[in-house]
Parts: sequence; structure tokens; C-alpha cells
Amino acid sequence: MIELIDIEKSFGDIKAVRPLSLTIHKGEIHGIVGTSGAGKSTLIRMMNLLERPDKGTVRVGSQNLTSLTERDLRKARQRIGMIFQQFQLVLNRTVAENVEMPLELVGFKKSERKKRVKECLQFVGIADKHDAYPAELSGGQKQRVAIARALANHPSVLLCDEPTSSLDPETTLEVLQVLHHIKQTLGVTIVIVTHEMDVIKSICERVSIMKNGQLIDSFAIQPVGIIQKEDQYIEDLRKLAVVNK
Ligand SMILES: Nc1ncnc2c1ncn2[C@@H]1O[C@H](COP(=O)(O)OP(=O)(O)OP(=O)(O)O)[C@@H](O)[C@H]1O
Repeated sequence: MIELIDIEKSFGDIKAVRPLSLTIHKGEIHGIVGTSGAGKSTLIRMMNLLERPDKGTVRVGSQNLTSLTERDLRKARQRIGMIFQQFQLVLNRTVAENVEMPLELVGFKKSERKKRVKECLQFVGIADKHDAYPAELSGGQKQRVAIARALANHPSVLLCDEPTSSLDPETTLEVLQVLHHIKQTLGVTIVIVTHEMDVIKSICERVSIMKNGQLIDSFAIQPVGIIQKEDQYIEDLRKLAVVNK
């Protein structure tokens, strides 16, 4: 569970996130939507203290992140994976080396690291790209490497900041399928910032709406599932059908 209690954040005169509280339940996929500049990225970045709130408390699981020392915070962050719109892979390292990086930081033995890297690449469906470099991959494959890297340390939470915004519709589906699979099989709590309504509708179980730094609503939804684009077109066309013409 993630608990944000009375958090707020300003950048100079800009109130990026006005005082708000939000609870994200264990194991749910939670979408955050809103117009550009609404404060979505700032909000998700406060969930692992990439942005430290000016005021308020951030709890993840049983830990109060806002009260930890830098050393303990680094440790706590190992259980909070994060992925970004631009993937943020290290370009001069192979796929396997990218996934291995967080394991090196924790001090795993080489043999354990290799084993875990293989498991993670297998899980996201790109075991065959083990020795490729990021430049040799499609956008969807790059995001899957980023997801594998985020999963390496067995996180309880996965934060996704616009994970599909650089991807075409078909590749978006691939990534959403992976995220859904993570929730189903690993029980990881997933938070997704997005401006794409299809992303929310397909896999999110709760949605929070931001506007001008404020949380204006938060409610449960019934996701429709991941629909193949072709089927979606047909559904959309049927909705436009004019009766008796
Ligand atoms: N590091 C920063 N320094 C100064 N201002 C910032 C910084 N980060 C965000 N802001 C400002 O805070 C406000 C909220 O930004 P944020 O990126 O959180 O919004 P967003 O909803 O994610 O927008 P978008 O959908 O365009 O990414 C904006 O006015 C933005 O310009």
C-alpha cells in the first residue's frame, strides 16, 4: 500500500502539487490522469521521493519514506521500481547489463545476478535480446527491458510515468500486457501516470484525476481488458452505427 498524507510540492512560485492525500491499495493498478502541467509526474515522483514533498508524509508498505535517512531511503527504493516514457536505458550496455545494474548496486554475487537477469528477461518476453544493445531494439522492447530492470530486485511497487506515450498503439498493447501480467502473477502494486484514456480503460482498477495541482477525484473503475486494436476499431464503428438507414 502507498499512502500519501497531506503532501504538497512547489517549484518556486509554481504550486505543482497542492496539499492532497491519496491511498493506493496493495496489488491494484492505479491510473493518474489530468491535463498537461496538472502535477501528475510530480505526484508519482513523490511516491519514491525522487521529488521530496515540501510537507506531508509518504508511506510505502510499513515504511515512512519521509522519515528515513538517505542510506535507508536508498535501500527502501530497491523495492520500488520505476519506468519512464523515454526508457532511460544505458546505451553503451547490453540488455542483460542494463537489467543487472540494480543487482550490482545491492551486491548480489555474479552467478546470482546472471540467473536473475535471465529470469527477468524471460518474464517480459525478450530473453532472445540478452546480448543486444538498446539501439537495436524497438520502443516496446526497450520499455520491456526497462520493466525487467525495474523488477530485478523483486519490488512491491512499480511506478510508471507515461510508460506508453512514446509507443505506437500495437506496442502499447504489448507493454500493457506485461504490466497486467506483473499484477496478476507477482501481485505488485502498479501506479501509471498517463494521458491515454485507452491505458486507463484497459487495465486500471482505480483512477485519480488531477487538475492544477489538485486531486479532484479518485474512484474505482471496471477495466475492460486489453482489446486488440482491430477489435477496438470494429467496436468503435458499431457505436457510430445509425439505426434504420
Ligand atoms: N523541476 C521542476 N522545476 C520547476 N518547475 C517544475 C519542475 N517540475 C515540474 N515543474 C512544474 O510543475 C508543474 C507540474 O508539472 P508536472 O510535470 O508534475 O505535470 P504533469 O501533469 O506531469 O504534466 P505533463 O503531462 O505535461 O507531463 C508544471 O507547471 C511544471 O512546469
